[in-house]
Amino acid sequence: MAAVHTNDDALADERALMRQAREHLRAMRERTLSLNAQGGDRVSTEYLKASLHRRAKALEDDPGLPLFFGRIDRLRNHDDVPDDTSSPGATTLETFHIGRRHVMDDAGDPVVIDWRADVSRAFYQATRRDPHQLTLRRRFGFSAGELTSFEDEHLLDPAEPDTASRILTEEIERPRVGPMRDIVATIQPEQDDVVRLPLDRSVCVQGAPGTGKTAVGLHRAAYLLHTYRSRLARNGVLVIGPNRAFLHYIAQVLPTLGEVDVRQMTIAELVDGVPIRAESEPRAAAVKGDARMADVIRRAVWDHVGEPSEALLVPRGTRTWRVPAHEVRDAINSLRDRGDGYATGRALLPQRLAHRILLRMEASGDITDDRVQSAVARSQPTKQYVNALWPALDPVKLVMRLLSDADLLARAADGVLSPDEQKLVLWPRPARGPKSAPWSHADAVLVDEARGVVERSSGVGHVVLDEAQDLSPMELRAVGRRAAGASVTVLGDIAQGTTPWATPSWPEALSHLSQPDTHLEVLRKGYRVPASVVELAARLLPSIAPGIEPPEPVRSNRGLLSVVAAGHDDESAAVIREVTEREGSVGIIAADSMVDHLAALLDATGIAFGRLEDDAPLTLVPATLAKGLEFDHVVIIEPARIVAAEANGLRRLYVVLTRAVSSLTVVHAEPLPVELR
Ligand SMILES: Nc1ncnc2c1ncn2[C@@H]1O[C@H](COP(=O)(O)OP(=O)(O)OP(=O)(O)O)[C@@H](O)[C@H]1O
Repeated sequence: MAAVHTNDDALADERALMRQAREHLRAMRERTLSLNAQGGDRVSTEYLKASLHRRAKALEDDPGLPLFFGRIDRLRNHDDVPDDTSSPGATTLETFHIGRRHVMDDAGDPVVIDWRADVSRAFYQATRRDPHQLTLRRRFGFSAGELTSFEDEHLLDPAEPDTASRILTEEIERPRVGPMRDIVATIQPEQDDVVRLPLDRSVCVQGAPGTGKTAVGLHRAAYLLHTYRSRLARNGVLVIGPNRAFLHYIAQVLPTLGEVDVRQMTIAELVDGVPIRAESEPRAAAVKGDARMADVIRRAVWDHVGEPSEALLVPRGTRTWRVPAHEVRDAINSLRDRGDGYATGRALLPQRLAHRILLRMEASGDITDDRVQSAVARSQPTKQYVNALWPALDPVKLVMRLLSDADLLARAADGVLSPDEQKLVLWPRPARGPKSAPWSHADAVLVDEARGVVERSSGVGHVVLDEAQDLSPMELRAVGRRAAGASVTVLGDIAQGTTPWATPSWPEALSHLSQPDTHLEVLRKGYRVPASVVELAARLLPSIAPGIEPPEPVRSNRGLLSVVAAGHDDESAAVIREVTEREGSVGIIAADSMVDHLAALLDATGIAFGRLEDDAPLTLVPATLAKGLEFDHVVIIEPARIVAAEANGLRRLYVVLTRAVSSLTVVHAEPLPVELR
């Protein structure tokens, strides 16, 4: 371990610098608040006010967090600096303190460098083999926002032993209480490589549980917003997570990094075009989520464009102009092939037809211009003709009809879905109207698809998609439409796919996202799960995801693992009570169907607990909501029930087993699943 210094003059100097930095940050904020938002008009004044408010918010100091967590001293070669008057070949040192945000003094000189700046990269990437010209990397230990220690590495000193960072080890082993926190002080080189990829690079990160995928995705969002602020100003970054409890858990990370403007959504919120009133039965949901449904929807939409059998006739003055049916067909085909969407094609058709009339007018010697073409396009005969041939379409009503009407569905799905699959897709009874229809989430995804065929959806600058392995092909398409022309960060673990439609491979998922050029990165080092728990969970891997490796634990202790056979509730309660006395957060995880029973048991035995989003020290968690979360101590009640509850129950158990940071206690009365015995 590198030596950790706690009490010397150097630490006093660094503390003094921290105090100064806090003063400078306060001054920066005051300057921002004193600015008078005066735009040219009311709208721009409001816009300016909002942006000043945002900036002031980003400059708020959190006394619980240190303003810098690291320092680098770097050789500066004077030959590289133009106008440098120092002697040729001379080198001096330059020092940078690295923190969550940029802080500058009154003269505008940097006091703290933002971790996302280029200069900071060396802090994360330098090694003895590739020291990035660093003579020193200093990591600070801190408590409640105050520096308590530091640890130095002299990367150019061959005599210094290459030892592990104790500050990093302590950070990884620090108890987890409450929501997720940022890892900005200890991002590891393999993680930093992903975080700092340029905006135009899409990346897919496969990583075993606890390898830092979520943390990397959030830091990447913050990095991109900082580095490409103006390019992302309009469309921003969207983070998509599996459920609200998960989003609540990660919500604190971006604000601590100074980023307050990132949208965070579940996939259900992304496709919120219809009121959800029902849940599709899993087999139906699987068909509705299948990529073939995209063909069915596309056909159903484009089926509305009729076959022109009569010519368009437009009377003007004494003459009637005519576009023959075969020319109309050509115009329609060329608009369809443009790929702009049904509504755009429909909007353009009148102009295309009018243009053909214009050509005829010119050929017969008339003097024409654009206004004549527009008048023909807007004329009643043209409008009526186009309306009949290419009608306006409401995506909600279209999907409602498709799910209600067997004949309509059969037309669109012929040769694509089998008759049995078509039966699964249809609602039990035809819907009367869009408001009362029995919409499920899977149906909402179809409406979103139809909307995408009718009108191109507006995009996002970058999408971070977490737990991506669980999305159906149709859900992936919905995300892909938002990311069209932009880049994505896809995060997931094939072994943790629990939905019936979980993705079997990343190349396949990426093809549905329409991001085939995305490159795949694998994160291997596990920062959460201790070795003893990894060894137990890894026994499931040959059955649930052959070829996928477990995480390589970096935690120095092996953690505590106990398997307790508890015949009845009193014994389970006693185990839970014992675990709650340990330091850190506790999660009791059980099959969803057991949660009410356990809540009653905890109430009856006087053990205080909370539900997800309560941020209580002891949380009762249904197995299906455990994904992405972590607790210092996890108690799993009756794993066999978790396995039995769903088709991918063993994968669910793998997710649940890998939530533990320090200890895992498995309590069972029924026999353990064979894989764990
Ligand atoms: N470089 C790091 N330094 C310190 N802690 C880290 C680092 N990387 C990850 N961690 C911590 O490890 C834990 C797991 O991280 P995270 O939840 O991002 O992993 P994950 O790969 O998304 O896991 P899962 O697949 O189980 O959801 C978190 O507590 C995170 O803060």
